[in-house]
Amino acid sequence: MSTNPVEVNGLTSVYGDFTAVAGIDLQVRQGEIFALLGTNGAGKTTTMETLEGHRRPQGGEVRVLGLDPFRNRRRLTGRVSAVLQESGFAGDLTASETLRLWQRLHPGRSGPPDPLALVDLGHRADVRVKQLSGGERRRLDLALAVSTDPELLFLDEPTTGLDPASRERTWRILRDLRAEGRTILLTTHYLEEAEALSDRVSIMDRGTIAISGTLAEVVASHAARIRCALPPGAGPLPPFEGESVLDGGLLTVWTRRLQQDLHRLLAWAEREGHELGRLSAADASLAEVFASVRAESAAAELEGVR
Ligand SMILES: Nc1ncnc2c1ncn2[C@@H]1O[C@H](COP(=O)(O)OP(=O)(O)OP(=O)(O)O)[C@@H](O)[C@H]1O
Repeated sequence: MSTNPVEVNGLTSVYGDFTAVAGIDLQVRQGEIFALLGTNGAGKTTTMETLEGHRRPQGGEVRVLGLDPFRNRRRLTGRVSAVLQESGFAGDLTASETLRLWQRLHPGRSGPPDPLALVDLGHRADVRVKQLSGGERRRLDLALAVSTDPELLFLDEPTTGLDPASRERTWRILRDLRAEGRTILLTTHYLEEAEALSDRVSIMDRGTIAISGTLAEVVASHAARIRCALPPGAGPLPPFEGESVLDGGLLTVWTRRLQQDLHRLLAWAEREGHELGRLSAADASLAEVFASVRAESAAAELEGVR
């Protein structure tokens, strides 16, 4: 058996006769931040709920810290912390009272000495929960999660609704938690969050995993793009490895050999004495990969393939 904190093999989850998760594999490695991305209704929440031990899988095998989370929820409590989108703590308690209550509910597990300070809430310890801002409440959730010294954290859209400064602050806290050796699996709809934080990502679509890997691997699965404006009357183009389209004087080359095709273009322009306008060359972005997963999904749905 592998020692990955999260091991999912062939997970299938159904609601009645609807298959929400259709036999996915997922491995989250020790000490990494892993982002589970996906289109709406892709099956992310169902997968997370299964990993958190709230749902019994209908097929496949799920191991969290080596245990079946459905059968061993109590044994995993504290070692695994989940931060959901809605925490539902009593608004009249202060942040520190909430933390003490939480720690009483998890006896025998003590984490960092000052979890509130860890999430930059030390100065708000005596403020009632209902008086905290949305961002501060989400950070309180994180403080509670960390207070049991978890090896593994499940975070459901940890920065949804936060302003850019709060988001950056949460990212810094999550990076610090990773630096301490904790493992984090998060879902997010923000692709820039996945790009900024995660070591590896999976993009889910309609119950399956469309693509998985490090960010570099995922973007490398799609063609890079070269774009430039050509001067009027420019002669025949050089042969590119990738596909080129010339539209109204704007050249686009989609290529998996970016360096080679860029060199060909520049050498050709030099030879012909052309000045290239608005030249850009870049790998695919995660947003482009995601858009293409969504486009393929929409096309498949139109054809009724599932
Ligand atoms: N209790 C339920 N009964 C029936 N179908 C459900 C139930 N919960 C979820 N589903 C369906 O299962 C599929 C997967 O839902 P899930 O919530 O896991 O997706 P998701 O990727 O988290 O979506 P989102 O990004 O929109 O939150 C969706 O088609 C959803 O409508």
